[in-house]
Amino acid sequence: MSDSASLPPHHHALLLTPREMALADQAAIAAGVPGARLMAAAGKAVADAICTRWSPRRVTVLCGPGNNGGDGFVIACRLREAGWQVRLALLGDRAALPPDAALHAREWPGAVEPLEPACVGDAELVVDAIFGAGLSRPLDGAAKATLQAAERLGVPLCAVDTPSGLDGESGNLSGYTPHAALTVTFFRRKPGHLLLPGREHCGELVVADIGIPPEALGAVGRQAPLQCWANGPRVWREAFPWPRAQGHKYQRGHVLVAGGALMTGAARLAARAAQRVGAGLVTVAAPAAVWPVYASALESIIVARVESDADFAGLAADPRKNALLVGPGAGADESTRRQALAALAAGRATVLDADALTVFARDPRTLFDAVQGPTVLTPHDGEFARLFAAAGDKLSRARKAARESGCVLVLKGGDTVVAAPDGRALVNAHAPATLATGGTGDVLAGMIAGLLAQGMPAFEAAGAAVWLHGEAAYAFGPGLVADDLPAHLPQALGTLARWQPH
Ligand SMILES: NC(=O)C1=CN([C@@H]2O[C@H](COP(=O)(O)OP(=O)(O)OC[C@H]3O[C@@H](n4cnc5c(N)ncnc54)[C@H](OP(=O)(O)O)[C@@H]3O)[C@@H](O)[C@H]2O)[C@@H](O)CC1
Ligand SMILES: [K+]
Repeated sequence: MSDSASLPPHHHALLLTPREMALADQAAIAAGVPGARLMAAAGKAVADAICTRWSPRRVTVLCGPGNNGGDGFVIACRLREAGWQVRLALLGDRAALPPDAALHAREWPGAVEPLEPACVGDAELVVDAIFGAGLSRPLDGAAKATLQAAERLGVPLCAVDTPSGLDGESGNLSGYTPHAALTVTFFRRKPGHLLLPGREHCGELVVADIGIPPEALGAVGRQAPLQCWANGPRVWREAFPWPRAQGHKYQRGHVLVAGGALMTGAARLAARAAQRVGAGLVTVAAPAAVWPVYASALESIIVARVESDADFAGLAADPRKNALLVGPGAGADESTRRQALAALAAGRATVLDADALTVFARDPRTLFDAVQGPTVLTPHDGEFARLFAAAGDKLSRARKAARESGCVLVLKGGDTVVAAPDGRALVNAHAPATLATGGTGDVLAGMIAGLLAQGMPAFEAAGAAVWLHGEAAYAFGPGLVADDLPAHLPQALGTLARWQPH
């Protein structure tokens, strides 16, 4: 397992489903790293993470019937050695533990109590090692009652791999799931650590190296395509279109934004965002009646006067305008539909947002059939449901919709998912809650268009825009309104320019 050429792309940022993680474990074991050693390293990593955050105190370690419980036995041993006062409780029969867990259970010198609410007693910290990757049904019975008792105590809870009840693949909760203060997972994160509601139950997330060689991912990749990543610069920074010394404004692309007749603020926000993210030129197509509104507010942006949808189609047909955006403030009417179809017919990079999606609610096939060039759709959940029947968790819904539409899907929310028709996906956790305010979607759409105009491929452009959007919001801090985002993009771009993999 020394062939680094077989490593999947951006492997540090990969998110592994529980099944893929089990394959990685197996590959490591097949390469000569015994499972019991991985478990010893996993338990030690959790104990170390606990010891760096809390001083020795009364702790109850809750162990489940599988290998997550095996980690719990190791944690209990390490904390006891470090001078902690440790109680340990086990769900099920000690004799039924799987081999690696049974081996570590034999090293535990203390009592093994039955797992029930009384065992958390007067603990000052609780370790949840009940279920991890092997969760196969909703939590109930003693496991649920005991975790509820632990949460009622109000003391910090440290989750091993995942808080019990959290589905590592989808981020969904099953039965009952406690809120951890700290979650220590191993080797790589899982989608469920970043997707909501799961992310909110993990608390601080630590990824520990337990000795699985990265090359194990090569073996996993031969059985399952590894193409889901945490969104961040690791994945797309090589494709980021930094301005070049010999460049001029025409090489930095030209975005055309369809301006609405009533909600003029949305297209203005989008246009400013496209400009700030680096597009060389931005034109707003402004309906004649409101042309002065646009023209007086956008000094360095071209404001073209359009009398009709045909005028807009004429602008869209100009090949110098290499990225087109329809939707922000557009209105859910026939005119928006015609403009969206005119943009798609031009065959260039196109972003459709908001009303430009809603207008295809009755016949989404018309939209999908019209797609020619790289196209990005940016629905929130409500707009998504109008276009797609895809069911299931957020990640699989976005992937199915991307495949069905032939577009890059940006399914927005606190855990925005970007999905490409070929199955690649990004899960974004880099977004403060302050972004949930009017107009931020318009800014995002403009940023994607601005990056597309500079030649960035659609999937990478969408991921970069989503990350920079979050970064600009973090840079501004509390009290954010959408107008603040374009103004804070320079700071976000500066952070990206200095960004180093760690
Ligand atoms: N493999 C390795 O080398 C390494 C693995 N590591 C660790 O192993 C963990 C994965 O271990 P795992 O696969 O044994 O699964 P785990 O989460 O312990 O649960 C399985 C057990 O729970 C049971 N069960 C499930 N749901 C239930 C429910 N709702 N209510 C009741 N019972 C339920 C299930 O029963 P079954 O479904 O079989 O009937 C089975 O008995 C992983 O998260 C990491 O912590 C690390 O040590 C690194 C090395
Ligand atoms: K757990």
